[in-house]
Amino acid sequence: MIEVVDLTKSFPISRQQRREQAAAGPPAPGAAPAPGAAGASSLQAVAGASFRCLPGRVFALLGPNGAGKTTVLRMIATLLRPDGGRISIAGVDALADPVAARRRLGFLTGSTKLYERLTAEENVRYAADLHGVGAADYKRRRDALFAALGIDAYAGRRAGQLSTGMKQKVAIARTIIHDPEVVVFDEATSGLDVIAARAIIQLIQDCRARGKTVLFSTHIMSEVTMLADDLAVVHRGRLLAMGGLEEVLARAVDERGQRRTLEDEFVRLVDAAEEVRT
Ligand SMILES: Nc1ncnc2c1ncn2[C@@H]1O[C@H](COP(=O)(O)OP(=O)(O)OP(=O)(O)O)[C@@H](O)[C@H]1O
Repeated sequence: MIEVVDLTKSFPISRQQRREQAAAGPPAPGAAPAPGAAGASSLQAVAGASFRCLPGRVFALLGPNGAGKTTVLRMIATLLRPDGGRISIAGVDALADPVAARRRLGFLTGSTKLYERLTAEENVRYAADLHGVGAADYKRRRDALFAALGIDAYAGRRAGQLSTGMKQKVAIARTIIHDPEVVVFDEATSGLDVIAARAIIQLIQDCRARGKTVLFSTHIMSEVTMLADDLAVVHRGRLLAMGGLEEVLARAVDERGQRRTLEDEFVRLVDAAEEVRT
């Protein structure tokens, strides 16, 4: 289980960000200066996020570019310290004991680099060793993962010689070789072709079937409808809607009583939040 309570994170604004905001113009007359608006010295990337991801379920964090998804996931993965709030990973307080939390967690992000001079297999083996995985467990998990992801064909090739999709699959195997209870994917399928993306989607479904807690971020609606049991819509660091996928869709009804698609509901929520700002 992942439990996040009232998580907040601000970043100091860089000169470049200031220039971009100045170019975007001042806030509407009478409006409170938005976090990160021209004149503000920091940008609130995450503003009081609370949610819970349960074992055997897949939770999607859905939001547009810059919504704060990666920042939330990096805090959960103990790579970034929040300004406030609490994070529990499989019962471990991630802020008080990040090492114990990390043992129970696998985190995959697009920017996770492989060791290019090591082979695919050596990259995965190295991660297993770091996590103290024994030889028998390693062999069993390695065989299952390499077969599921189709890595066997290039297991002996150096990572530097692999395509983006191949690298991503090796990175996934490396992320979950220690069989963590909680798996967090930050836009795991971005930049992949349909076949590579499918293998990853299948793997997420397998994780759920094995009782893992899965959290993933995306801006692809079809991934949410295909995979998610629960979702939260995030925009400018705030959660605009949250609940079971069916529950959120059941609430998404237009003026004529017709059900909206997830995409229409997403756009409506984001537009409504923008109107409140101006
Ligand atoms: N290290 C940092 N320093 C300054 N600002 C940052 C930093 N990391 C993120 N931000 C800002 O915080 C906000 C949220 O960024 P984040 O990467 O979490 O969004 P995201 O939802 O993952 O976006 P995307 O879908 O584009 O990856 C953005 O405005 C971003 O510019």
